[in-house]
Amino acid sequence: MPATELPPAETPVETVWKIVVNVPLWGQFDYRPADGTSVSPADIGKRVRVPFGRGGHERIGLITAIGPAGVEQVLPATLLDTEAPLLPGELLESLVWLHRYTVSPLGETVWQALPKPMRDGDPATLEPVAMLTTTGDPATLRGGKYKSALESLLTQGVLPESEARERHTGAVVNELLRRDLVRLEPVSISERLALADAAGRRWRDEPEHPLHRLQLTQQQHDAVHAIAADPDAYHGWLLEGVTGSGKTEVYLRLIAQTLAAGRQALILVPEIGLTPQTLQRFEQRLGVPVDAYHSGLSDKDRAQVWLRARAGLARVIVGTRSAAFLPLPNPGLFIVDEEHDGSFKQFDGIRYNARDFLVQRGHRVGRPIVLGSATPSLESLHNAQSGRYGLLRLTERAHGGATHPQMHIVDMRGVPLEAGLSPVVLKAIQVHLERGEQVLVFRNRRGYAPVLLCHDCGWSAQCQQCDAPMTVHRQGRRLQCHHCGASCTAPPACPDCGGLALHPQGIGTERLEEFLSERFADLAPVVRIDRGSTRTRDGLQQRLASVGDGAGLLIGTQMLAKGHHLPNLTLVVVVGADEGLFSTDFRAGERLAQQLIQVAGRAGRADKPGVVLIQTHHPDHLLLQRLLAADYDAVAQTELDERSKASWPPFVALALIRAEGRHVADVREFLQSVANAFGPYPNVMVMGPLPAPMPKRAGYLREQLLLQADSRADLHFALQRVIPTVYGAPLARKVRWSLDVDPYDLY
Ligand SMILES: Nc1ncnc2c1ncn2[C@@H]1O[C@H](COP(=O)(O)OP(=O)(O)OP(=O)(O)O)[C@@H](O)[C@H]1O
Ligand SMILES: [Zn+2]
Repeated sequence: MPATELPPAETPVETVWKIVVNVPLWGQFDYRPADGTSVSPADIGKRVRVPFGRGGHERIGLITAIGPAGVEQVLPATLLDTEAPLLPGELLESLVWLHRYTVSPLGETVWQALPKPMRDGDPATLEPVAMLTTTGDPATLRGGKYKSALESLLTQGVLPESEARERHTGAVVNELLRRDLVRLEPVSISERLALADAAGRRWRDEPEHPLHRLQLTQQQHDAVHAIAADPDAYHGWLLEGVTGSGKTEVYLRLIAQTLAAGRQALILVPEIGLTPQTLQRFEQRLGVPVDAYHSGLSDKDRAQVWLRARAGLARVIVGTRSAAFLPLPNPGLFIVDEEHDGSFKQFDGIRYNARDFLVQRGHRVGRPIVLGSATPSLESLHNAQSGRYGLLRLTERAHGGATHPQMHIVDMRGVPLEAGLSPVVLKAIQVHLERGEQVLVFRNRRGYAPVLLCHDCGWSAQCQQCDAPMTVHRQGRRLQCHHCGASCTAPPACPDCGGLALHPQGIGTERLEEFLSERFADLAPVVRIDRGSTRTRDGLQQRLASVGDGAGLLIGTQMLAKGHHLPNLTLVVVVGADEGLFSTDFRAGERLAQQLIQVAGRAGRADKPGVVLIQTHHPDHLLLQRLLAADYDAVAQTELDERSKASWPPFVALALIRAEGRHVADVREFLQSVANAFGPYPNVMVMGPLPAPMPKRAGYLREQLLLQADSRADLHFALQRVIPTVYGAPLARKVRWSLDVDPYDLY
């Protein structure tokens, strides 16, 4: 045999970095250290700078594993994190789980978890911290704002500079610095950890600590006791407590115990629940700094909270959905408040459920997780019934004297209405306002009216880009599509028949505001709260504050439906509940019941009893009757039975593949090819391709494929084999598509 045909000598396969980047591609990529050093398991979780793709453009990557090279030509990469990995092991492992569960590329999954500056390759360094000097003399200070800034710094010990500037304004901080009362100097991490530990133990040692001011009720006490019994092991708890039953107080006690053990507590709250009021309550009662993590922060501030959590410095973090991705070296407790809330589910990108992800993390690290709600999701109730979660109940309102609100149905049939309100309701509003109390009119439709209709020919204003009517705004002067954002001036005459009889149809919050301010302005301030009137968290707070403690009339969407504690609110009126009664969505009943009970829960939270009036054309509807007769549990149980019979979650596993494009044929062809790929998996039922419930949106034509299986394992088995091939499929390039495992709705 000629020498050239000899098999090549066994060269050992090179061990390389397995790297992911933020691209919609399946798989990991091989790189070797540019400086010629060898790879090490300690590199996992570190970021690198890599040449990527055809142009060899530089990108940031993250090392997720090391292993034998799978390609011949391994390109060099440069380490960005030269010390500790950016992503600690537990979080990375949890993200790998999430990538498998959502069947999404690992790179995109990892990137979803990072704050923007970390995605862009910024160094993972904590900013300097403002610290008090002991030399300055507070007595020389004039002006309340300096004093209160100094006092708050004194109680907190140390405060990150950016946070000090945000809370007390840059000018105040500069002045304190100038007078040498505050010094900006780096405090070592170990010093800061020691300070946090000391603060965490204070409540146990100080009888005067704010946490001791409330005596827990027996039910609260039992709940705390059960959850705290084993702080070193995973246990899932469903805390089902009626509105105003003091769930937050239970959380606070558990968080305090977690702090005393020197551990971190992470609390997820719904998007609209994270108000300055909530944060203040946590800080005041716990007596330690509380970090907030939400989309209202600047990228830089978000990154700093993320890094503080990663360093173990942030001990209590209250955050919205994305806070589920905070690295926690020393976790002690996870809490998801209002666990049923839809905002924990991400609707684009990686469609994860933050609640379920946290349960997974609790499991991995062996720590308790508490899911709290007055109206638990059917999934969680089912888990409690099947023994996966422990169930704890708070059945009474905690505040002495507060009772459950009285619910009544107001039959609207054949009754003259003004702005959609019946005489009974208008009378009740008047009575409560005259008593100097507050009233909430709940209508989950912002704008003036949902439709603009021509009374002569029946024409109505439709969005050009969507299969949806335009919502009327500003007393009928503007039209706006709530799906794609398109907006225009309302036509002066009907575009079809030229008639002038254009009438706004139906009732939105703006129209309620117009009518109610005219009727009741002399009795009380009338304030509307919805996304149109109130864009920021602070704005919401200000508008609520503008009502004061006396008589007041609030008109609001679901922004007001939960989380707020208005002691003088005694009447809640629900307008337009009927729309939820006949929806085809499998979750509609559950959602309506949750919404009604949550909004009803705003009434009578202090000493005065609360009344709830639900206007309806269907007073005999079973769901409403059950809500009146019994509690949420009864409604939930019937809904669960129906879901079981009709094969809906949580009794089956669902996944939805959505696709949209400019041409419906492309969309259909793509989805058909995906449907065919499920052929070898008979345990997965494939429904579609079918037009989406809204077949056209923002100019795109939308179809979908619904996948259903009795067993989650079967569904995942098939998805994990089919979906990676879809990423490489040519047909996929002509459409925008996404996979949603456990879809929240089928839209
Ligand atoms: N043990 C207690 N004794 C007296 N008052 C209490 C007690 N626990 C809680 N409260 C008070 O009861 C009110 C409601 O408590 P909290 O906000 O914790 O309830 P919640 O269950 O979280 O309510 P929701 O789910 O409706 O938002 C608060 O004003 C709180 O201070
Ligand atoms: Zn539109």
